[in-house]
Amino acid sequence: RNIKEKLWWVPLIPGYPILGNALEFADSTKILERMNHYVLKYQGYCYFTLLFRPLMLISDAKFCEWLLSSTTILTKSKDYQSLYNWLEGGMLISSGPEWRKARKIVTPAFHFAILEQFVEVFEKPTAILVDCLRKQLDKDAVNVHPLIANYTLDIICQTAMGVDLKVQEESQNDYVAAVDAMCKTVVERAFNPLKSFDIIYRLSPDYYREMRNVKLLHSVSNTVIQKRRKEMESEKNNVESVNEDGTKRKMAFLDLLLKSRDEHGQPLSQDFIRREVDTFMFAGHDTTASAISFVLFCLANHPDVQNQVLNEIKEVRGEGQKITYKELQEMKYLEMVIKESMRLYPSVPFYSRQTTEEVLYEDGKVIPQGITLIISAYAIHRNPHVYEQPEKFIPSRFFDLESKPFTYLPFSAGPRNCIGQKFAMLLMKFALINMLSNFEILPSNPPCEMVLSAESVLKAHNGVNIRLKSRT
Ligand code: HEM
Repeated sequence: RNIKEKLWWVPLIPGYPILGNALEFADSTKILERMNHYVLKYQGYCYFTLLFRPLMLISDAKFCEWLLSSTTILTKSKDYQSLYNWLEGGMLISSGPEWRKARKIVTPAFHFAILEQFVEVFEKPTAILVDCLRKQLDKDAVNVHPLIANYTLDIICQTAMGVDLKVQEESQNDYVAAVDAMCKTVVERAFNPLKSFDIIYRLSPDYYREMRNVKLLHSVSNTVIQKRRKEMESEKNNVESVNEDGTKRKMAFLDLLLKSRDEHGQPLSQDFIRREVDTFMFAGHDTTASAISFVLFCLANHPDVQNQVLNEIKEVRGEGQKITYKELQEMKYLEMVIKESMRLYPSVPFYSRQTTEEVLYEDGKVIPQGITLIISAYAIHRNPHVYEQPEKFIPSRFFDLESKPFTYLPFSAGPRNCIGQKFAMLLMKFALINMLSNFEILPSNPPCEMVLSAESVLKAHNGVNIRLKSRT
């Protein structure tokens, strides 16, 4: 009752005794529409309960600005804890001084001068992706998401750790299987009330499977880190760092972390580095794969937009050379296409914070301790009061969007925004230019309505189906 009294100013979504609204939010293919419905009905914010747990749902731009800009409400909600065994105190889920330290150390690794080097690293895995897609030519329907997910995992392995796991080439890889299983575990634990209780979960066979996967993931990361540490020590003696095929090795995030020093001038610990490298693996690959897949779906259904992107590619790119960082920066229309696709299909459809003490929002309006604050980027992006014809794919609306802050949040905003967003944009552009130069993207035959599913990352329950035709 205390919470109800304090939240007098927030509309309550009616629910059942004890269960609250658990049944309404149990189906991952219905969550987004429910959230959308409620934030529209209650105009920007409301709250509900899941088995006594109070959650506030937010889409109001002013409220989002207050929350995301806050330098005190920085703690992630308890849902993120299902990642703890794998990522431990990694930047995505940690809070307080631990998070602050990680964010400060890792930020320089995303400097544009570093990102510029990655463009060359993107080349080989992208050529392999194009080969994989070529095998799918002229099929009536190809679910591109799994192929793109293998591709982004290859890219993240190479840029985060500097290793080539050949995810796209080898059908069976224990590391990849473990990453996949971990991503599924996170979702199951977030949505299945039985699995979300630690005590019950720890007695289940799922827990033992998770522990086996975590052991494997940690041991691969640790081996790579140790190997690279030794190589870097030998480089000090002027030994050139080369890959197995003789090409010069590019800097990976890992190299930067190995070279970094903490505030006392000491090298970072093995555990610290492993946690951040593992965090990139989780936060970077599925999000980017989902975003690229949805852009392809939008392009398949909007041939006019696809042609405009092709024209831009012809204008910006020189004949037959490798794509450069500068050219990627110049692809402004493609950037609007990606942004518009991420408006309709934000890879992280909602994210949340937890109040660790009572906080004052506005005069007389407090938020009690222990409330989960959910920001629904999906609902914000489809608000008809903000976007005209919100369900329509119109890339040109991004010409003048700057005027409406906190109404476009695919990468979140404020101090805990996505640290990888520039990297992600660069990779998405690179991948799409290569795909569009090789293939015409068409709707599947027969055309397929996507059933969106809010897993930890936005997915299409029935796949992202398109058709590919060769341009060459
Ligand atoms: C299209 C691709 C991506 C999207 C849509 C995306 C979206 C997001 C969002 C919404 C958050 C905030 C999550 C929250 O508050 O819970 C976030 C955080 C984060 N992202 Fe991304 N992300 C993408 C790609 C990447 C990549 C490629 C990397 C790394 C290489 C990355 C690393 C991170 C990290 C480390 C955080 C935590 C930052 C912090 O808490 O300080 N992301 N991302």
